[in-house]
Amino acid sequence: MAATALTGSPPSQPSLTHPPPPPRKLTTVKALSESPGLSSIPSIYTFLKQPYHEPVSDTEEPIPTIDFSLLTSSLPDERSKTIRELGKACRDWGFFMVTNHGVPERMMKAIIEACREFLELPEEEKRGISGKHVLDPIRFGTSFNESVDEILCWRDYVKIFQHPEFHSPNKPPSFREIALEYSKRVRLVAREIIRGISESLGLEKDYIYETLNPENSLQLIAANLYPPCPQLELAMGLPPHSDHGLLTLLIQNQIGGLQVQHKGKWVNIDPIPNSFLANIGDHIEILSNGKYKSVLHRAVVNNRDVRISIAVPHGPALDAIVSPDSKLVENVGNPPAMEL
Ligand SMILES: O=C(O)CCC(=O)C(=O)O
Ligand SMILES: [Fe+2]
Repeated sequence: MAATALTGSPPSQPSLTHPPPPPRKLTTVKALSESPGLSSIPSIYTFLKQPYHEPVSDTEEPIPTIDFSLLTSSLPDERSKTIRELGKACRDWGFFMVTNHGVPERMMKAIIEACREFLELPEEEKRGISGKHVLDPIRFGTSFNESVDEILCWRDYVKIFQHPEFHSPNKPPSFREIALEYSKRVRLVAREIIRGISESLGLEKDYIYETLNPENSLQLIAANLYPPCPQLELAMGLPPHSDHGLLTLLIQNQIGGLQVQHKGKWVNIDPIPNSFLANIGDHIEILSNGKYKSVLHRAVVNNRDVRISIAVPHGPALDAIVSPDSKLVENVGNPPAMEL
């Protein structure tokens, strides 16, 4: 089921003694969360391994922050200091905040609102624009891995390809213009961070970016809407996963819920307003020969507020072959002096 969420119990085999179960109702999690008097969640949303049974720490150690204006500074000392900080953030956390990035706050708010409007459309209005295949340019639904998941996430999502080909739903009408502008601006930020990561690994500035064919590089908008949940100890917004690709840049509507694995514990991340939360993806882990880790993260839900997050993953071209760089393979056991 790629396009729509299902509620009710999982399908059972028809038998001679029992009539077949009634067809399951198609709905969004948002609509389900607004059902009058909903006090418990359908079993198909119940995770066996529940998120709250594992330790969560509000770490005293703050998540690293990278000042984008210093990363792109024309002063060599400022830039190289920031690149060292970036390398340390990638090594120690795999996640970092990005401030002073130049993407206007109004643009960030506009894309959050456009995605909210799309995700709040009735299911019937969304149908017809979505496909089932993982490479279909616009997909929406609820689950994490549609083809195999038996448990559904407490979220509604839409994923829209932005590059190398731009796609947009036609509702709300403003979506196209906002997404086009936002994805272009975010791609520029991602390019500079990927250049910085390349240098932090001791590679040429453009090595990663150019090798992975920027003309055809992938960029998606992945928008998640997590409605309030009456049984939050049973539900999961998004189960633990690492991101594909090189770099994801995430914004949210200032409602917390993202947790990141750090030193064996889940850590709550509360992003700084008007900044991006960046994380490196699996392809950087491969390319760096494991020096930088693509870190597990997950989204938990709350019982009060709708949380919206917009993740923009950036990946190599679909036909790019990603392997550890030979310089980094040779340097195993003898890493270059990039410590702070
Ligand atoms: O909602 C969040 O904060 C996490 C989203 C995420 O990890 C993803 O879309 O890959
Ligand atoms: Fe993710």
